[in-house]
Amino acid sequence: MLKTSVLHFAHPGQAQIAFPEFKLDAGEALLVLGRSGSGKTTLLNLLAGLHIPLKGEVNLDGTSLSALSGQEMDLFRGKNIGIVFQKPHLIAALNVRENLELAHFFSKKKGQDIRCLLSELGIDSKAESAVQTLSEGEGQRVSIARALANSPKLILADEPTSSLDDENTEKVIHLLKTQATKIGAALVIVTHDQRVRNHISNFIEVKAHESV
Ligand SMILES: Nc1ncnc2c1ncn2[C@@H]1O[C@H](COP(=O)(O)OP(=O)(O)OP(=O)(O)O)[C@@H](O)[C@H]1O
Repeated sequence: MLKTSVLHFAHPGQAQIAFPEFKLDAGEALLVLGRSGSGKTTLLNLLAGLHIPLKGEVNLDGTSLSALSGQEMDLFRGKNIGIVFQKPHLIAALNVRENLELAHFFSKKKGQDIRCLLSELGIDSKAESAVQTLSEGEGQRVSIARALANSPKLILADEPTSSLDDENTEKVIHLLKTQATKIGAALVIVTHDQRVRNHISNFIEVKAHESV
């Protein structure tokens, strides 16, 4: 489903970072570990097609991201990649259901049934709630629902549990894993969180010193 060769990238004025190659099947999960500043978020941005590698290639379900134009990449991302951020970036003017409907609208594809998805994530009672009224754990589950709304082939999560208590961390990891299996997506999670490491054994480590 997801395959990368060794990827190289450099931020302006910074040394090049080299990322190890890896391969993930549908439903498989991978942790990206590494010190602060080693390049974990940079790798997620490369996998999301938000950065273009200097060398190397990201291939998602047979499509090489570097072969797509900027506009094609935006469309491809909307259809095939779901991103969960550290803090839920929800639109405050819209309620929970409307935030998820917007994800469908942008992907231009018929996605998962929103009511069913909210129910699976245990937040169906919050469908009409204003997003500001959600607890942190609920907000993170809504942001996962939004990332999954289009049944993406790749789910990317950047420190999704860093602000959650143990109970919500368990729930969020369980949800990400079961949903990835259900929709046949590859799942990549950047984390420092030992609690997440206890649930997913497959990992790669990003090292700033691999700079070339
Ligand atoms: N837009 C940018 N311009 C210049 N340098 C950047 C930019 N974004 C990131 N960097 C640098 O690139 C390196 C990798 O950053 P990145 O955010 O990928 O690290 P990280 O491993 O995700 O860190 P953290 O765990 O602290 O979130 C860091 O040295 C950072 O300062």
